[in-house]
Amino acid sequence: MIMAATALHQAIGTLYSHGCFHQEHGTASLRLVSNGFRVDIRLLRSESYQSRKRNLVVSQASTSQTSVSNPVSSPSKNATTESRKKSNEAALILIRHGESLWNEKNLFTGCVDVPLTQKGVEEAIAAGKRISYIPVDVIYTSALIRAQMTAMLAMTQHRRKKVPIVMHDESEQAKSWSRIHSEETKKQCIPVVTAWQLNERMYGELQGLNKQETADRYGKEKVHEWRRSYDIPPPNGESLEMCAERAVAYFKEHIEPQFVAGKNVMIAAHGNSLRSIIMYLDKLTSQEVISLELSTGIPMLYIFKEGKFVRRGSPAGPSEAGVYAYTKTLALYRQKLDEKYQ
Ligand SMILES: O=C(O)[C@H](O)COP(=O)(O)O
Repeated sequence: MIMAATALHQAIGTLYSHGCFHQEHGTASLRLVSNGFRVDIRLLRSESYQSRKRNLVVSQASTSQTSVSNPVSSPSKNATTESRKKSNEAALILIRHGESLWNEKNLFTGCVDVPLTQKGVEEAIAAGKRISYIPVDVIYTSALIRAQMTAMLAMTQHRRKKVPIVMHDESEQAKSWSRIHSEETKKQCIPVVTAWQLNERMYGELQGLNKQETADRYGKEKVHEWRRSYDIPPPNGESLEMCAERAVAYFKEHIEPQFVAGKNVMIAAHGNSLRSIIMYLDKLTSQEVISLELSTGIPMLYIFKEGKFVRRGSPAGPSEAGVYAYTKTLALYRQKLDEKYQ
């Protein structure tokens, strides 16, 4: 217990001394391993020390070493299969899209398909820089352009320089007309899968309305309830619970098997579809998810290891290097990229 308390104090001290708070929402999260204990922290700037303690989980750290398949070298098909079999670690990057033109105007957007602002473009590029040393084998985006722009712009910054290619499986013809006829070229591509299930929650009759004017008209509390309660939907729209039903089902059915196969995944999606996925990954309760806020263009990193998702960081600092807690495998990946692309 004394060791756990020491780890706890170190962790809180590190959070404050590194200023690890999301500027916009005053939230922070961190996982530290100290003295054989793993400490998870998620807190709001306004939380008291007592409530901070409640958000802490201290558990025995695993000492096992892991490895992911190495996407830098081009191993033979058998070698790839072999290394994936051995692999028990894979990366998951989550990014909420950069600022959209309706974020800028403070309008409820939901499933309306609005592009990024110039600031959103810059946020996506900055996000790409922060994840430029983290392996990506497959990308999932929503069906909405703001998430797709974010994924593509972020990938322009990746050190590995693979080409993200949007998959067109909507019909046999679309599939066949977008076929790549070179195995060599295929190896230099990253498939981008678009799925409506990852779309923003459908905001019903609030879509296109100004958030401030809606609060003035219906009251701040009512609008907050529509925006942040777990199971109360906005008029003719989806509650977070309804959004989670489709987003998490898609994640479990289509994305989770990728980790089991040792693939590293990036998901570019939306405030509420990602909140529901994080609720699932971090096992948040419907009460806890209410205070989870995601800033635009801030990538979060998880590691899938031994069937579990472990949060490794969410950058609030100026660069990825000081923010993500690299595993040995990720550090090795980074070193190989540096050697190869110096
Ligand atoms: O759809 C929207 O308006 C935003 O992307 C998310 O809005 P919220 O923060 O009000 O849920």
